[in-house]
Amino acid sequence: MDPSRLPPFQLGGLTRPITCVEMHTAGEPTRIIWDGFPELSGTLLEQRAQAKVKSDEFRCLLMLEPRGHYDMYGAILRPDTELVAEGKADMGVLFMHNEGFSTMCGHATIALGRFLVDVDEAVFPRRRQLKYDATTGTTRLNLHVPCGLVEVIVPTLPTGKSDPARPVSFISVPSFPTATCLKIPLPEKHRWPELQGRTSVTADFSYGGAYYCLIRGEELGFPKGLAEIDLQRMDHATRLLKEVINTDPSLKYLTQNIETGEQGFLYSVMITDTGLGHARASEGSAASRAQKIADSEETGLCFFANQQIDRSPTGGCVAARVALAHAKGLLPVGEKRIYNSLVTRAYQGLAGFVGSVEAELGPSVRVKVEGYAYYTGYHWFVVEAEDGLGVGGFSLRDITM
Ligand SMILES: O=C(O)[C@H]1NCC[C@@H]1O
Repeated sequence: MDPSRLPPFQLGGLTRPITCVEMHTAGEPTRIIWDGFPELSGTLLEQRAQAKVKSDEFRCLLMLEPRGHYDMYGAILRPDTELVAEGKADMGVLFMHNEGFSTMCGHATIALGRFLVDVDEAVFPRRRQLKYDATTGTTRLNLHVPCGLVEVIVPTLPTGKSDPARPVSFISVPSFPTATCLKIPLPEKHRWPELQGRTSVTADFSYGGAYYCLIRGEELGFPKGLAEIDLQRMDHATRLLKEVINTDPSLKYLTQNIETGEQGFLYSVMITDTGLGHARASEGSAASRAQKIADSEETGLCFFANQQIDRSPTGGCVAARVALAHAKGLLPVGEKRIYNSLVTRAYQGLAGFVGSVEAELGPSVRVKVEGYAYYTGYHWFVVEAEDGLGVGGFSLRDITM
């Protein structure tokens, strides 16, 4: 790709086009930004803080309309971070969505695994240092993400290119539940009609690089669970529940790291359903390959950030759910479980993510998450000087008159 071959746009607020590769993981987009994002410096978390303060309009430009949409997701390559300098990581990355910059993203990690194996040193300075293991047909790399270090294992062909026919896997940061079967009292203005007068709900809480609330649809007041979807009402209920958890000071411990004590925030409410049975899988597809290696299967609907809906089974939440199931004695080491999203259940060729405990570390575990990602295209984004929207974007849902 050579941006100099672009037509001579006047670039308005941009000094040069922003170049991106587009991928999807189980239907969830990752817009990988490899060039044109404003300069960021320092440690990865300092770069994240700078991006929030100084470059948020670029996030809006790339995530929101007219170049993105409410549920777009992005990853900004950061080849210079402290862990890359120390030789512990091969590449750094920042994740972004409709509201800000997140701490972890599993579906984007799976996509990045393929992408980083496929590009050359111009994009990925340490590409040549990666070792191809001919016995397993894989390449390993360490990715520095805001929540820590994740190891990514990428199926690789003898040509050196990633193999789309086998799943990418990653090993999560230490993951752990922070509460199980906890009764959450709901203040009156935070109750929704489907509760039918109930004043509390019971949920689990777990960390997998970001903090998740895991709750059954029935508990939220939807008697058929995820067998009957009402996105609007489920959005309303999960939004209110999330607000309670993020604002009640007595619940702060639910989003506190049990190892470091660092205070976090609730990223998402995931509605779970263990009663839908196996998803239908077309013969020979990624979905049927996943079913051959897994022992059980469940489904989830993830609302995250500003109520974005994840099309994928949410890799970070799979780490959180495996840690939770393991702590409850429901997923022993050696067992694999398929985690479906609504999309992987609906499209028989798409596989859910397969999760299993990789290592026990005391109260936390490292989780292996496997999934498939595919390329969808490329973009060079520009902003014309005359464009009244300028550098930035909008979200139709949030327009108020
Ligand atoms: O797979 C994941 O972990 C992410 N997908 C979108 C929301 C989460 O960050």
